[in-house]
Amino acid sequence: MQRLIPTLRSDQVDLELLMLIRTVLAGCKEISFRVSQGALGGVLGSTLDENIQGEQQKKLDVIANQLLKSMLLNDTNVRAIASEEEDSIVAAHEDGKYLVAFDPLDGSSNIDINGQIGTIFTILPAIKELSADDPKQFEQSGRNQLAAGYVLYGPSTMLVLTTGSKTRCFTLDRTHGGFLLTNDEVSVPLQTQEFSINMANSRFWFEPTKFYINDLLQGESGIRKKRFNMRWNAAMVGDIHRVLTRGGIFLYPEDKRDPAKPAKLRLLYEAMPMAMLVENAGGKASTGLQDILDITPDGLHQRVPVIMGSSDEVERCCYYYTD
Ligand SMILES: O=P(O)(O)OC[C@H]1O[C@](O)(COP(=O)(O)O)[C@@H](O)[C@@H]1O
Ligand SMILES: [Mg+2]
Ligand SMILES: [Mg+2]
Repeated sequence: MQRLIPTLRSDQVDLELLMLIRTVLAGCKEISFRVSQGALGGVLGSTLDENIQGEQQKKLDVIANQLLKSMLLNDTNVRAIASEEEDSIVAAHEDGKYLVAFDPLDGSSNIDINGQIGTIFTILPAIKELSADDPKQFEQSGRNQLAAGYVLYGPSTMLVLTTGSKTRCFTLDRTHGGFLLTNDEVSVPLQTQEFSINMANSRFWFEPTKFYINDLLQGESGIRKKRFNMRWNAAMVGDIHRVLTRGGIFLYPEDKRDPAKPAKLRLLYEAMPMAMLVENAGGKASTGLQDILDITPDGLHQRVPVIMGSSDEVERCCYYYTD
């Protein structure tokens, strides 16, 4: 099985970008080890703090953020980083060519139940005209991403990565500590009979979401004339991994629960990298009204509605929002 670096070399990935991806993955391998140690490694439970977004931080949120942050700040290719767990950006090297944004630990509510969790990251080009500590550097459309990926800490640790062409899967081989290529070209089936949404929010949904999900729930006797099954991992990284593996539609739409936060998922380090992975695997990623990759973030922690997965199904779902 091919190793990660030769695979990326064959894609003519810029050497500095390749080195930076290696740095991100060095952090993820360390997180993977700590996760596998569970209670033995002292990584379970909460801190007494909240992050900038008013969410209680788990110990592992903080540990994962510190690990990635310290490794990335030491990499001279990095100009600045942005993280879910940091209020603002952190400047690194004025000459660095790249910006890195990440969700150090996605699916925090699964940490203490030994469920699926992961790290999501995106790499953007640095903007020379702006200084390294200027957060406006990160205000770039998702189409500018040079690389996007996630590492899923499941029964096995997997890397799903795109550097612009295909979306590929690698599996961490613990015997030698490297990621080995296990799927050279992920391809999301066009159609699906599986949807993924937090049904507990249904009373807060707007009409397009209510109508769409209701049509799926009618099964064989309804307008869709087929039975749909439902899965919800409570970790975007796990839900999107399933969608990439066997198809499906994943939704986290806007709702009326908290008018200050109509959408939940963050554009820069959750929706945008996942959208690139899904599109490069032949799927679609939308807010219902526009492609996620066409949005330029206007803030580091901006939230957006997310509908992504099998392209025929996502297209069909979007009609409910545009009609
Ligand atoms: O609490 P809910 O509605 O199940 O939300 C689950 C969603 O929240 C998230 O866990 C948010 O990510 P964080 O754990 O990084 O805050 C997503 O991964 C997931 O899709
Ligand atoms: Mg997250
Ligand atoms: Mg997180």
